[in-house]
Amino acid sequence: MSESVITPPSAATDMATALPNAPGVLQEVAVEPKAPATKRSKKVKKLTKKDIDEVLMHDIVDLRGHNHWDWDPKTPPPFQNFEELEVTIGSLTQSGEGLALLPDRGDGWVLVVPFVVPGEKVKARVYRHNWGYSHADLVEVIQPAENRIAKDDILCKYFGTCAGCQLQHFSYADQMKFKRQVVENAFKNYASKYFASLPPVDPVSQSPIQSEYRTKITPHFEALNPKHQSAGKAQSVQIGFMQAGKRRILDIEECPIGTPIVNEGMKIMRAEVQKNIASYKKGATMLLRESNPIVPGTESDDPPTTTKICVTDHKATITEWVGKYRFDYPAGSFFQNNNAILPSLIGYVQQQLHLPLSSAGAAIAEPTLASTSTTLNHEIKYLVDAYCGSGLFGITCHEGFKKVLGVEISAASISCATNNLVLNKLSTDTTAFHLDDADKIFAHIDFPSEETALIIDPPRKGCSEEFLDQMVAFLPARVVYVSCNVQTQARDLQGLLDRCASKGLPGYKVEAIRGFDLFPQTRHVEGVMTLTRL
Ligand SMILES: C[S@@+](CC[C@H](N)C(=O)[O-])C[C@H]1O[C@@H](n2cnc3c(N)ncnc32)[C@H](O)[C@@H]1O
Repeated sequence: MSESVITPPSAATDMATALPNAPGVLQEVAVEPKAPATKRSKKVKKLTKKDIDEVLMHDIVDLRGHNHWDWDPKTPPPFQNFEELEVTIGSLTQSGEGLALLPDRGDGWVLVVPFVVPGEKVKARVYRHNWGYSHADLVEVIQPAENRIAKDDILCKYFGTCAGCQLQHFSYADQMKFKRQVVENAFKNYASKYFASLPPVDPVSQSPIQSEYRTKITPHFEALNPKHQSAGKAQSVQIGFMQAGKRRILDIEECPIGTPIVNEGMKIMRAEVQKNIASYKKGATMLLRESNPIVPGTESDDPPTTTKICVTDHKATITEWVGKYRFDYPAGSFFQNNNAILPSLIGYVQQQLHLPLSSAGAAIAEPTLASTSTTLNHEIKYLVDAYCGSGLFGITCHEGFKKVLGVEISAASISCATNNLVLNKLSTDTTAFHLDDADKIFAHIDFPSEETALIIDPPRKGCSEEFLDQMVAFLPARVVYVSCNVQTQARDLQGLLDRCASKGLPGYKVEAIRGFDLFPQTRHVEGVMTLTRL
């Protein structure tokens, strides 16, 4: 047997390519449906280093305590096809799956098992192999952990079969502990050079509601099989979300994390698709999004009366309210999906923007959207909102700034952002949104850097090298970095601090790192990190 050494990546450049596609950091929204696969492949494939999921490998190395494998990758993985094993769950991955170490298989092979709790003894069926680890389905919980939520108390009857939620078998307090650990591990693994000097990661800010919070859901369906159709074979129509661990759609009538109005919409949409299924040549992903338009005739009331509707047309306009602010945007474009937590997320971002530059990091009260007027920091006068979308942060955080400039690459979002300025009666002389690549954001900015705060809220892949280069050339006094991918967020922190160090600049102090639970019952967490220029 040869000894293979797998070194988890630590260099920012390695992670720049590894992270966006890593299976451990899957998209928040379920993937597009693919052709149904009724059977798992029986072929045992040869493994290569390409099979390593970089994020998962950190968890595996932590569980094993080292990264040496005395295992020859040319030999097949140490299992029979679909072997069932009784294992004890040792830890959780950053994606909320369990890891079990098998010391007597393949020099410490690791099984990845979903829907389990550390300490539990479970039966698992192996189905897919990677370098040093295999994925397995959960067959049975033999000895449940004390903190496992009882079956009858689990929110959704499809939990464990549907791929949408991973943590419904955890109490909400345990979900919060898990997510705080995910944030901490991201910085430990991807900002490792600076981890010792970071402040302790704060507890995750909870969502005020843990069910019925998602204002957007995207169920899928597949067309009927034409061969079965012409043979007159009965076929059932599956309309719902992807099954856990399978490329197959699970038929779901209702999603308990969706708001009541999107579930109403789902009922109508399902009936429609079921009635007309024979006319569909291809399957599709449907959009169901909550909108809160003003009831006609009440526009001039203060406040106007709003109603709730479910929108299914990608191009239709959604109206959403965040505290006193109104946002209109196309249904198919990006907007945060948990409206209930936005006041506390925005309130926190406002507070972080206005922390005193000299003695930042003081304990802060529970943030609320309205709390800024008493805490404005007059050292910082300008705000740059990079990746501004339809203007959420630029608009809700504009108070106390002389000028606000947002930049966004989507033309549709920029025209909404500009329209949202008007809807919220903000002056276009002091707040503006420009269509541009965030990589060039500082080319057009003449704000003094020592009086400028920057909000960064990029897509999951994080900031580009070019973005970080120009940021270091400008050096904003305060940075608040919001991210739905804490691994790329931590990687970018290390990239930023490395760049400062290589130029002999004092760099930034990290004031605070905190998760926000925008996605209860799922593995996802939104990270917010505050930096002050030294
Ligand atoms: C996570 S969303 C945040 C949007 C907004 N901050 C919000 O909370 O509604 C990321 C946004 O970045 C935009 N984006 C992606 N790549 C970009 C780039 N290179 N330059 C500017 N904007 C970009 C996307 O269109 C999207 O609107």
